[in-house]
Amino acid sequence: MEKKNSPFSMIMQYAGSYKRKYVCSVVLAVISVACGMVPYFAVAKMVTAMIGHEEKDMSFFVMWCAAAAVGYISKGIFNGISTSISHTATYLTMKEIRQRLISKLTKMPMGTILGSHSGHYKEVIVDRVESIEVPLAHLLPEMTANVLAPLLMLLYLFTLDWRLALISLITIPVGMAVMSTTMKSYGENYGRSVEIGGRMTNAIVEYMGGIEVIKAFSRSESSYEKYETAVNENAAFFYGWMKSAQWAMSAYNAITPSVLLTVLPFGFIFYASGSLTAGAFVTMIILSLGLLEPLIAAMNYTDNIARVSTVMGQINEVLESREINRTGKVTKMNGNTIEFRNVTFSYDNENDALKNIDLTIPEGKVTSLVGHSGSGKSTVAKLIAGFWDVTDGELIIGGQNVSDIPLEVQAEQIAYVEQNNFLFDETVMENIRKGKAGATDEEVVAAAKAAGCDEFIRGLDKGYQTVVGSAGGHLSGGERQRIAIARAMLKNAPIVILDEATAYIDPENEAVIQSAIAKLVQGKTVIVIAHRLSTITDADNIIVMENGTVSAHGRHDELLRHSQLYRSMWQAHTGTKGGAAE
Ligand SMILES: Nc1ncnc2c1ncn2[C@@H]1O[C@H](COP(=O)(O)OP(=O)(O)OP(=O)(O)O)[C@@H](O)[C@H]1O
Repeated sequence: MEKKNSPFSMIMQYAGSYKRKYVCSVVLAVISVACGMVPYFAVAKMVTAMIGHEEKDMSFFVMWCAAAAVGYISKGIFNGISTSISHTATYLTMKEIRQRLISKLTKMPMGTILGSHSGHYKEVIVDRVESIEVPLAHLLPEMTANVLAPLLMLLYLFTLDWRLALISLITIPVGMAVMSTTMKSYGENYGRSVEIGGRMTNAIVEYMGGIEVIKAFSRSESSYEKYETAVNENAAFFYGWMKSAQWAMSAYNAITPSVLLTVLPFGFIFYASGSLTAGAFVTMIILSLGLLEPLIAAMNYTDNIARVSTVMGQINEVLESREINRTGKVTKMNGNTIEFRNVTFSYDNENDALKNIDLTIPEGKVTSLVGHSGSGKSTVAKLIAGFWDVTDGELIIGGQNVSDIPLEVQAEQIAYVEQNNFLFDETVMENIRKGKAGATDEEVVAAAKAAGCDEFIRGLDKGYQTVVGSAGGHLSGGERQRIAIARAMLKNAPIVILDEATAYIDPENEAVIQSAIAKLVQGKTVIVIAHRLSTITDADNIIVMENGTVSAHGRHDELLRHSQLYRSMWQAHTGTKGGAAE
């Protein structure tokens, strides 16, 4: 059976070099709690001296008063330093976890990421990691200290009177027995709260993401309803959970600290029977009062352990998920010819999106992929771009099997211009620079000029320094497309994949975009996913896809003669009948 790691051993894997900080913080926290007990000892000493009518001069009392004061002050100072160190270690550990999660996302197949709800990874990386801040920063030092220090005090109590020391602890098991009734289901309830909270996040992410559609189709009410339902579900769950746990928590909080309920009567019996001195009795009363407070504080952290455990489970699920499978043996490719050898690919392990495909995309030529919607064109392009591993068969780029090419080497070879290219909420300059890290401003402007967007960029409020808004929302579709082409131009990768835009086809934009694309693809190995056949009649090679297979390939005029499917698509496109196309 697989060994299940404790939440803390999981965290320590990420804490790495910050472990020493945690150790240091725990040690200081123990000292802090120990200092906090000094005032109790001081009071016990002084009261015992007074009751016992011991001959003590003023200096005795001054000394114990001073010790109590030093105890209080030191407690504060050590606690402050301990908390500060544990917070530093925690933030560094959280940074480490987040960095690993982000870097993991780049190694996972796109299918895994796209197949999840858009809020899922944001939730794990931002919210879940955030939620371990408090447990992590406080739990380790404070829980250890709050358990260790009272144990030491307990030892001392046992040396005074073992019977009363034992009795002083009775309320703990009673309180815990009451509490355990709700703690049993804590892990499960917390897991459910995470699940319901996740649904609420997804509902709001979807609501905000689809706000345009919602408004355009006057669906505000029904969409809001979905969000409202998720919020209500969340509120109802927490209300129910807290309500069911409330009585046990209140009883626990009332019973556990009531140490005098047992110490006073039993202590008196022992005192009356002569087996306990008045001094020891008073000392026991005072010290037992200081004994339970830290223990109760420690127990209050137990719910945090379940929380950390759930969160670490989610984090590990992402970190241990399947990566794109690369041996990374190859560092250099021989040219850019792309070959699919008997490739089969399935998104869901049930239906094959590509079935036993054999095709060659020659270097330095323009190859177009055509076919009806769902025939597999984008899947071919995305396999070339390394978004997924092939399920079966071999994909060869530059004479090398992609499974041997490191993902970043493959990514360097390819510029992918999609229909909806994502623009970051940064300046136009930075958005284009994403094509080539470290490119100078001059290089960026040159790429923009070549892509035909220099003029409109200079016409923007702040020219190249204009921030384009989240996902490029402040720009028109055609403008976003041209910026994406400029980005690809700057990258200057030898393989260019173009998912031809179906939108933005107003003649003016179309002409600019076509001339920008012509410059982008010069001398490159080009794969065009063509939606309008008129744009690809000059292509060197056209591949006709049908239901995940290659139905035919050749030049435009050859296909018109030999491929029934291509001919009918061409007729549909030009609106002609009887094959008299062109
Ligand atoms: N992320 C995905 N998860 C599951 N199935 C998918 C996914 N993407 C595509 N498919 C399925 O794979 C098949 C091929 O899709 P693909 O997107 O490659 O077709 P296409 O020819 O590019 O279509 P279109 O012209 O409409 O973009 C389709 O049946 C589609 O439903």
